[in-house]
Amino acid sequence: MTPTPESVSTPGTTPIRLGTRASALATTQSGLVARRLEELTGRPVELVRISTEGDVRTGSLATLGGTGVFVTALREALLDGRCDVAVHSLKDLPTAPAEGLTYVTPEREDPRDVLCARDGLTLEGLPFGARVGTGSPRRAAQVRAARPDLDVVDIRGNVDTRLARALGPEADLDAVVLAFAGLARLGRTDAVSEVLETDVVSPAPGQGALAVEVRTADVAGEAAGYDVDLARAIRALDHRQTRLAVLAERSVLARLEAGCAAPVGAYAVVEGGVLLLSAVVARVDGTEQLMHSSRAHLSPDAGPDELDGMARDLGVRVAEALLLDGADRLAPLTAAPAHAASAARPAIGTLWSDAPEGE
Ligand SMILES: NCc1[nH]cc(CCC(=O)O)c1CC(=O)O
Repeated sequence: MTPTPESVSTPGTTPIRLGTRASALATTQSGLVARRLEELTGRPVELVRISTEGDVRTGSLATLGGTGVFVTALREALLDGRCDVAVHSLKDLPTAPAEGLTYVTPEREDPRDVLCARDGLTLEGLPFGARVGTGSPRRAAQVRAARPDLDVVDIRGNVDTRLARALGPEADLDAVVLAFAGLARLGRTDAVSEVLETDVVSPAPGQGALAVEVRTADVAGEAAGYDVDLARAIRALDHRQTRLAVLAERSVLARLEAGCAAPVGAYAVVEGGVLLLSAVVARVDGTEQLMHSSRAHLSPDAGPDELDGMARDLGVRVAEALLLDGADRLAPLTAAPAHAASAARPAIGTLWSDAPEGE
């Protein structure tokens, strides 16, 4: 529907308010998107700091319960109009759609995990029994599968805190596992001692991608609140190959009914008109892993909705193959309604933060 002229908010110099969490990684990511939005719209972008439950509560996220501890407050700020745009790490975003909101995915950064080890050591080169830090069950499972002798230590904290555990003057670990993307955005790839190939450590669905979320009404051409230049800029940020890859990866998680803290990895890429997807479900102790991969040919004359559907179907197919092999026997995948009160022994799949380290 074409908006009537009087319904279109006057752009010109009206600032765009971008809601962001306060961590270094969040503000860096938000800053990148803010600059792109300024270039695309010619309007100033103001950062609005929002603190989320995941930032305020300092205990283990296993005691927080619920999904989306890092995104709920940002979404509330969007819906009640305190900001117009919110930037999330896509892997922190629950797979359930949020009513009244929609998002695009700019071109993704390298989705792989990395090892940051003392003395430039690699996963193979770490000494027997070395201590490796991660708060992610997915990373723990796959590191243990590759090196059953390692002592995997549960850690939390922002990127600098975690790096210091392996590389700082008071290091108590031999290595930590982090996402390449976070380090790249913070300018800390100097800390990387090995990039872990996706067939050794399958990344979190959506890792390395950002979600730029807005109110659907602002960009959908509806009369009320339609912001024509914001809508155009949001469309320009969308990267088609990234969108298809992350749709397929997240569709695996959705079909498995797994939370993002479940030991599930998925990696998809578009290569020459083909969408390739592989996914892993692992036992957290590293003793067993299931892997499936499949592909979808993206017909050149398919429309955007049709392509999205093909990506989602591919994820469903791979997830169902994993379930046929007994994926739900390896790990408690199903996200039971999580509740802080039931924190004594939360199901592993219920928390919405792959690497619940607070970044
Ligand atoms: N929940 C933590 C989180 N969320 C997004 C990133 C990194 C950036 C990305 O994957 O896009 C990180 C840190 C990490 O996993 O090392």
